[in-house]
Amino acid sequence: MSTPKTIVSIGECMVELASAGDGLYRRGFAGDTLNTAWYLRRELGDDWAVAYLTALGTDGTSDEMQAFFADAGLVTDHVRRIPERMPGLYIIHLEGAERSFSYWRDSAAARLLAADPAHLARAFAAGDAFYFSGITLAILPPADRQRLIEQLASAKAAGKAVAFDPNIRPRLWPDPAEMRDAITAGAAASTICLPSFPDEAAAFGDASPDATADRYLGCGVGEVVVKDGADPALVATSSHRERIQPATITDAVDTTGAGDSFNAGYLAARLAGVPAPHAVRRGHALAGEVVRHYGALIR
Ligand SMILES: Nc1ncnc2c1ncn2[C@@H]1O[C@H](COP(=O)(O)OP(=O)(O)O)[C@@H](O)[C@H]1O
Ligand SMILES: O=C(O)C(=O)C[C@H](O)[C@H](O)COP(=O)(O)O
Repeated sequence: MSTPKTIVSIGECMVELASAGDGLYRRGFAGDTLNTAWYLRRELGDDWAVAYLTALGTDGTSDEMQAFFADAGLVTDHVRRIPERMPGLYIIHLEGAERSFSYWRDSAAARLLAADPAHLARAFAAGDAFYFSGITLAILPPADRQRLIEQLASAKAAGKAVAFDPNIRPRLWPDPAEMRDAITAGAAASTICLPSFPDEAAAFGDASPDATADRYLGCGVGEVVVKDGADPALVATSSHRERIQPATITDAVDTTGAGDSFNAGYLAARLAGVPAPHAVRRGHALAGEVVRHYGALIR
């Protein structure tokens, strides 16, 4: 068998506390880019390895988290371990199936994931495709964010796939203008952009999913998929647009990870050469399964 190619997912994994009813919480490990990596590992065949680029501490929880990555089949060569830092934590609050989060992540180790230029350069040299999000950009100090975006832009210039979910979280940014500038710079360094319409409408004032697609195509992204919950996803390139409706789901319990798993279904299909509209159906099918479970990852 030939050596597998590697997709590197870049970002933060946290301790996740998801409701198990009656005031009990189930502890998991999750974070948007980790969720996508986890589902990518499940969806991709043996011709792709999935690596996770992040930073952890040297405490017991960090050890457990790294073991969790390895058990999931992820390559952990690009996990930095930083003494004196620990992973962040979040609690999922549910109102019906809609979720909101409380975070404790301000001093998380992951904020240093791009602080070592040599570590970052090694990961980029080892990768054939990359995945990151607006949360990845939000947690980095500006100089490290710039360093990461430069690496992503070089990968794009070298013809590698670079996929980006803006996953807009206004609370993680000091101000809306910096957020919009960083998201726009992230998109410009990408070949595939996977935004969610309600987030984009709130942050950029887009009047419709078409407006979101136009804005990202205008940044030089070749392929945009605008997700919209139970409404159709819009897949757009400069020459083609199509709306694809997800199946009706009447038993959704927790939408956490819906967008992340959609991205994994979509990207796994695209990396395997499946045309974009059919890849959207793969994304819908996987996300449809995830919203019927509590927490971000189906175990
Ligand atoms: N209520 C729902 N009914 C059916 N599918 C859903 C529902 N909510 C989410 N999905 C699926 O999850 C995908 C991503 O959902 P969305 O809510 O747009 O993402 P995010 O979690 O990033 O906000 C949708 O494109 C769809 O496939
Ligand atoms: O907010 C963060 O920093 C997280 O990573 C928490 C969650 O695991 C993902 O955000 C879920 O993302 P969705 O797929 O949009 O539901």
